[in-house]
Amino acid sequence: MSAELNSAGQNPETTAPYGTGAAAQGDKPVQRVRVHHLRELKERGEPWPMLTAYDMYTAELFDEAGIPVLLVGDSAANNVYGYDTSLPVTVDELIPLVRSVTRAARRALVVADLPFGSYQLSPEQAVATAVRFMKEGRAHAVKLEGGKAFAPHVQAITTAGVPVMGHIGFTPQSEHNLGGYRVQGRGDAGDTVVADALALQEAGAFAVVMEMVPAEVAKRVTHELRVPTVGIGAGPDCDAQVLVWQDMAGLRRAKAPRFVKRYADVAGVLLNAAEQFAADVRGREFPAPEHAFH
Ligand SMILES: Nc1nc(=O)c2c([nH]1)NC[C@@H]1CN(c3ccc(C(=O)N[C@@H](CCC(=O)O)C(=O)O)cc3)CN21
Ligand SMILES: CC(C)C(=O)C(=O)O
Ligand SMILES: [Mg+2]
Repeated sequence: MSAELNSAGQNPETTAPYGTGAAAQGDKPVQRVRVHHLRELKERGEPWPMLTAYDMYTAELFDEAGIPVLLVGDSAANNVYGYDTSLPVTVDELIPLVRSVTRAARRALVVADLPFGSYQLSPEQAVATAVRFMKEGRAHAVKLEGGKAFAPHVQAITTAGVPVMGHIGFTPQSEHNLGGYRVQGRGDAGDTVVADALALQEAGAFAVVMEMVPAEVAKRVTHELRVPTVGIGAGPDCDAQVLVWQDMAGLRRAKAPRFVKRYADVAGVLLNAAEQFAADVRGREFPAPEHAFH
């Protein structure tokens, strides 16, 4: 795969002229992660990480950390906008977040999550919404929730030229229909999870997220699919693992779901910084002479 270069020898799609740390890291063109690379990782048995991102600085850092796929989740509803669930967030609220992530990520494949109500009505509505995320958000792929019943939607978007990531198991947009935040696919329902995953793959999905599914079921699905599975609360045998970044980094202080591992205390760091700033201002310690102009 060869990326097209501009006269400066840069890939215009992946090189940011200013406004991000990309330039500071050198102007070498970077090869964008593509869906076929993820398939190759599966074939080689190499698990890969995915994180959510909703803004420029996190996208830049996670990209630099080598995270190959960034998801602008509809979880921006509760992790950016302060809604209590993901149901209220709209396409118009998500597109600017997607645009900020795609501006900043040089290498990562950026997936835009289609929010509740923006694709369920018909495959036509699904294509129209996917096209908005591609044109206005400059996303590289989209993701939607649902199994077999959404295979026609996945097929229509894929046919339009947009890669689609599926999402089955516990699907937060169906919270009220599923009866709350519960593991899906226990017992006989495990076969439904497998059938849903196969239907999405058949419809053209390039990967399938499995959320809160028994590890044994997720393992079965992972072995049956050619395309990668991405687990969140789906055990260690998925081809990839995803977490919401505020959970992963400890910015969100509420009790985290069981599937979260916290790798930092960003909330503690920020709280400390804000408290010290406040104390410095109140004690006339800030600004010091070196922060003033004369
Ligand atoms: N910050 C954040 N993290 C997420 O993982 C996340 C979001 N937001 N927003 C959208 C959805 C909602 N998700 C969630 C949220 C909560 C639970 C939860 O409370 N799980 C409990 C109960 C599970 C059970 O009853 O079996 C747990 O302990 O895992 C699970 C998934 C996953 N997504
Ligand atoms: C948790 C991931 C898979 C998601 O759908 C989101 O963040 O919206
Ligand atoms: Mg989501």
